[in-house]
Amino acid sequence: MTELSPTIRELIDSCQKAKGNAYCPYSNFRVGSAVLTESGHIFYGSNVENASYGLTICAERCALSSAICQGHRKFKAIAVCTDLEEFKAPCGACRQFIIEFGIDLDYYMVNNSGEFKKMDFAPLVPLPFAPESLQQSQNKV
Ligand SMILES: O=c1ccn([C@H]2C[C@H](O)[C@@H](CO)O2)c(=O)[nH]1
Ligand SMILES: [Zn+2]
Repeated sequence: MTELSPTIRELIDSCQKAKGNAYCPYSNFRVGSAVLTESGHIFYGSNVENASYGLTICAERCALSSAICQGHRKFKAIAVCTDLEEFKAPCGACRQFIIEFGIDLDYYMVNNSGEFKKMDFAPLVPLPFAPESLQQSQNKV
């Protein structure tokens, strides 16, 4: 466990609240996420499943998309919670989606009891393919 600032407390509360709105009738795996922007705003999201299973949106991508479409592109932290007591790392699709907007984030994994584990996001994506990755290939064309 790490020290808790009021902002991070709010971030964690937000992801837990968002988990309450998870739409997950197929997996029954509830996930909530919240992102903290550099300007101090918090946006949240939950997983949204679909009868066509592959269309499912994870909570992290939902939260991040909410922030992006409201004009925020710089992020300090992201929190994710599930109904489990174990701390869960994000899926590969979300890792990729998140690094589009920067890899230097604090990542908070939150369990069902509201306990959290903080880590740097970067180690979760050891060989990133990010916007910069397109640079050299563009020059070669
Ligand atoms: O990082 C993850 C991994 C999974 N899920 C959701 C997708 C699906 O609705 C359910 C089970 O995979 O959990 C997330 O929201 N975030
Ligand atoms: Zn995901």
